Amino acid sequence: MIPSGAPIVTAAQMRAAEQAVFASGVAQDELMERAAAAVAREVARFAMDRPILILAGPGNNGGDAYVAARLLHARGHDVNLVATGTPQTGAAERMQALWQGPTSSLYAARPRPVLVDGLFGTGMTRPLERGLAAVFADLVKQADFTLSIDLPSGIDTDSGADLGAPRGIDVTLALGALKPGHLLDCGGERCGTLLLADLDIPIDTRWRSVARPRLDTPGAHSHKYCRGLVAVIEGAMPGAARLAARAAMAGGAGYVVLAGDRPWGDGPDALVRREVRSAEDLTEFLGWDRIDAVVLGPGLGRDRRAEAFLRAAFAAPKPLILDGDALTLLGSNAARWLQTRPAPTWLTPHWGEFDRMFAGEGSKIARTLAAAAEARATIVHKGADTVIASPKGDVRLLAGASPWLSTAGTGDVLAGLLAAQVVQEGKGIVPASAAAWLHARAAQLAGPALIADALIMHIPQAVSECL
Ligand SMILES: NC(=O)C1=CN([C@@H]2O[C@H](COP(=O)(O)OP(=O)(O)OC[C@H]3O[C@@H](n4cnc5c(N)ncnc54)[C@H](OP(=O)(O)O)[C@@H]3O)[C@@H](O)[C@H]2O)[C@@H](O)CC1
Ligand SMILES: [K+]
Repeated sequence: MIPSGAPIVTAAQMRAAEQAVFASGVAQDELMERAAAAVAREVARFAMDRPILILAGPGNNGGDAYVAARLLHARGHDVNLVATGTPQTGAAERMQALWQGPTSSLYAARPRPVLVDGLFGTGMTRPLERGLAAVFADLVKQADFTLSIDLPSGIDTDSGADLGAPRGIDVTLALGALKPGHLLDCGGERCGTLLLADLDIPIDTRWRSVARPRLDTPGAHSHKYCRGLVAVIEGAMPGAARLAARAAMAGGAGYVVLAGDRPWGDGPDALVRREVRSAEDLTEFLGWDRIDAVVLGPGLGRDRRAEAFLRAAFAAPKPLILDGDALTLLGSNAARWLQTRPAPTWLTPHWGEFDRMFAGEGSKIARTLAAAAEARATIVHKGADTVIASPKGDVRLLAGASPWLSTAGTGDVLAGLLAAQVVQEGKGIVPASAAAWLHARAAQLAGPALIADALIMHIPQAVSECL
């Protein structure tokens, strides 16, 4: 579970936001008391009357831990504390001095039913030392409930990379804002349930977690064309385009046309067929002014005909959603080509497709943002963690989607859903974020061992939850 639409900042941005609060006259100890009060509240809620063990590291994450220990002890909880070293910050040192309860060293620590992890937060700079990681993992294993303060110790704040964090953490209480590490890479699977404490720190960011979209019910006088017309282009594997077309229909598009050289193929009767045999046919078809968005790529193939179709779609002044083979065909020329498009473009690559199109270094967010700016396209970089970035610098992150989505055809469904949102919701990151949410929710509703067709059946239910 992830807070919906929550702000996301890097470690450096969080530090800058905290500094601004200090500059406005709030003392560091006061902010730490605020953070620890939120920690103590959550721990008390989950601990009931069970004994608590609190791990305190050398930085301000440890400072939070000392204060939380004091507050919980004062409320009558049975608290033991483990200090892993001498406090390295003034605030942590002052908070340690105020803690009067039982304290032991790490290696003398005895497991207790409730564990609070205040070892490291946004200041982690390297992997956990091996002995510490082993003891920490063992304490988590033997606890009935573990809460991490701000981040699980052993997760990199900005990338979510594994720096030795244990498995089995039940709750992570993010302080002030989410960090990329809560959602990306290993972070997405190590945090457990993610909660967010509002510390009254003003956060200025264009990065957020994907939120449940608000969708409109068609008006009383709506008709099929005003709800948007999606054209899906068929290729070598027609099933893929059919999945995208059916997903666009289920996602609320008013009219969906499947264009290809099989004018009477399988599919629902409501799906309109249009014969398109050559790139010239396609150019003529895309000149139809009723078309609001085009999907190209699912099952397209990679032959010369596919390339010619790609050129024709590129030249048409229509919003374009590119997936699968279209992305492979673009390859390393993607950015140069995309810059020339006369209308907005959305790309939905998985990591392999993304790597073939864009170079670059850094976290998944940094790379996706750079690629979106360079290509002037909105990019839905799919995976266990999905990063959506717009050329304007907006980012939406989605984590925790069903692992059963890793099956053929689910990407085609996302492309179709995205087209349906583009024709209804408009520009940039908004339809992309809505499509990602609906896709993840449909997968949740479809349950284990889903197939792409089943995913489509659950889209209407997901849509109904957004009305
Ligand atoms: N600023 C504020 O007022 C507020 C901050 N808040 C809290 O502060 C947290 C951030 O605090 P922080 O910056 O002190 O970093 P933190 O994660 O505690 O640790 C840094 C220390 O660990 C050390 N170290 C790093 N990696 C290590 C490793 N693998 N193994 C061993 N040592 C390692 C590192 O040493 P160094 O890298 O310098 O050698 C340094 O000594 C934040 O997450 C939130 O909980 C809230 O209270 C709100 C108010
Ligand atoms: K922590």
